Amino acid sequence: MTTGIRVGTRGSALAMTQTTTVAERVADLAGLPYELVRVRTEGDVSRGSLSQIGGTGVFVAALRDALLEERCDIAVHSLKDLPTLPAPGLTVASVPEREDVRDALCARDGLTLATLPDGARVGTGSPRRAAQLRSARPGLEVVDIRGNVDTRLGRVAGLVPGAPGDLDAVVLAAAGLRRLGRDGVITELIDTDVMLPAAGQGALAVECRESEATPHVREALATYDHLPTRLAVTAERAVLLQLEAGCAAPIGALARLQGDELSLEAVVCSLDGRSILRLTRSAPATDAVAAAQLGLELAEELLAAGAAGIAPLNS
Ligand SMILES: NCc1[nH]cc(CCC(=O)O)c1CC(=O)O
Repeated sequence: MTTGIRVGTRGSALAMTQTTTVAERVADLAGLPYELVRVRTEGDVSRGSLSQIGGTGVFVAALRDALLEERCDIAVHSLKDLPTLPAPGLTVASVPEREDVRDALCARDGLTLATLPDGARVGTGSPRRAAQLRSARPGLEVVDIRGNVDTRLGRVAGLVPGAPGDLDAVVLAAAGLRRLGRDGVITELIDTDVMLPAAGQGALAVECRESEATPHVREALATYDHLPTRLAVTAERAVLLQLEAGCAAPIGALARLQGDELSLEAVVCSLDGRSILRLTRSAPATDAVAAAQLGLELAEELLAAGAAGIAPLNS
C-alpha cells in the first residue's frame, strides 16, 4: 500500500490554491503522492462579523483538530490567521518564502488612496486596515465587510460584472489576490509607510504533528522552510505575543532581513486612526530565538510608549 501525504485544507478558493501549491511542492520534495482533505472551519460557516465570532483562530482550529485526529498529515495556514500560541502536539514545520506583504487597494475606475474623493466608501473587516485608512485619509467612510475574496471584490462598483457594487473600494492582502490570479483588480499597492501589514501577512505556515513519523515528509518540510521568512514572521508574531494582542487588534508588524540584520517595524493604532504609535528596532538575528527577542523588545517599547492606552489590545 502506498501512503501518500494527506493535506488538510479549507474549502475557500484562496485556501485551495495555497494548499495545492504547497502540497505539490512538498510531495515533489518527499517523492510521495498527495491527496487533499477538505475541512470545514467555523470561520467559513459563520456569517457573523469576524469580531463577533470572537476568539483567535476560527479558521485554524478545525484544521488543527484534523491533524491531531490523524485525518490529515500536514495542514497549510495563512500565517497571519495562525494564533500566536502553538498547539500542543503540533509544530510549524515549514514557513515557505513569503509573497508580497503589502495591502492592496482595489478601487473603481482606477482610483487610488490619493484620488478617492472625500466621502468615498472603502470596505474592510480589519480594524488594523480601518485605522490606518482613517489616518491616511480622514475623509473616507470605512465600511465593515467580510466574506471571501470574490464576495469582497463584488462589493466594488464595476469591478466584477453583474455584482451590485455598493462601495468605491476594498482593501485586501496583495498576496491573496496574486495567488488567486486576481491581482489585475489592484489599483494601488499601498506603501508600507502608509499601511503596515498584519504580522505574518503574505506568508504561509505548514503544520504537522510533532510525532510525524515519515522521514521523507519531515525532510521535505525542512527543505521547503525559508529562513529569512521564518525569522521575519517570528519577530512580527513575538510583538503580538508580548502585547497579548488578539487577532482583531489594530496592530501591524513587518520585519525585513538585510544581511544578518533584522529590522522590525510595528504600529499600534486607535480605532479612529487619530493616534498612531509606530516604532522600529533592529538587531542581528540569525536564529529564531534572536528574532523573537527583537519582537519582545519592540513590544516592551510600544507598551512603555503607551500602546495599551491607544488601542484595545486584547480584541
Ligand atoms: N484573514 C483572511 C486572510 N488570511 C490571509 C489572507 C491573504 C493572504 C495572506 O496574507 O497570506 C486573507 C485575506 C485578506 O486579508 O485579504
